[in-house]
Amino acid sequence: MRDLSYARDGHQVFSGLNLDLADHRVGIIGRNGSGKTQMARLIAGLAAPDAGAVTVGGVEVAKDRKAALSTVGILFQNPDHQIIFPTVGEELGFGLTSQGLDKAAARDKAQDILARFNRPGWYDRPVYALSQGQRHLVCLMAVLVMAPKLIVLDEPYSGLDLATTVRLGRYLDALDPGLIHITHDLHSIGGYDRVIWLDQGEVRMDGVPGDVLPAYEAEMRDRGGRDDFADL
Ligand SMILES: Nc1ncnc2c1ncn2[C@@H]1O[C@H](COP(=O)(O)OP(=O)(O)OP(=O)(O)O)[C@@H](O)[C@H]1O
Repeated sequence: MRDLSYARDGHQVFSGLNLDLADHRVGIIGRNGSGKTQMARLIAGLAAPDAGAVTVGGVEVAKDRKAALSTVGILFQNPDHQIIFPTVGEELGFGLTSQGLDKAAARDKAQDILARFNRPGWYDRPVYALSQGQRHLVCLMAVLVMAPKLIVLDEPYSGLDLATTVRLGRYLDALDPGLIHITHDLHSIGGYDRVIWLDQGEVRMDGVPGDVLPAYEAEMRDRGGRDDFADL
């Protein structure tokens, strides 16, 4: 992110932010409203900066949407904000056909990824008949099938049962693509290479988890001990 400025409906979220996130696994933490989700949208190219640029693997993601599709994938907190097609197969195939694959090749790739996750029968399954956790898995497969260089995770574990969370965590940790993981669950990023603490659209602290997480937790406990919401 170079000299990144971005406002939403009159609210200035970032002003001249510079941040280089080249490490393999980066956690992003911060209070409600600190700018984490807006940063995720900018990294994925779903929003365009007002000034400056966001570049992932040499692709300016807001400008070159086609290249961005195979460069960066994003997994949202709520799968219902992500899924747009009525069946699993259509959802998995959409990004691939947008990339130029014909329907048969997209279908093969979608079937491959379903097989990899032991869900061979899901291709024609209607999305509405899946549980929240199962829809999460569809979103993850839709991201992975595109083989992106970078995956952005925005609170991927909320609403998932513990076994699914552990399994998804194990799976994500073993992935090749870089990870940028936004979370309020500090444990889930304890083993990451780097943690960024965002505060009102600025980097408050940037370092290894062993330094950043205890400092963040101490401040949050201190703030949480006070009896007002004036700073929210
Ligand atoms: N559509 C919008 N219009 C105006 N302001 C917005 C809009 N969306 C977000 N904001 C503001 O941008 C700031 C950053 O929001 P963002 O959603 O990135 O926070 P966050 O760190 O992801 O919070 P949370 O932990 O609660 O998910 C907040 O102050 C929020 O009020």
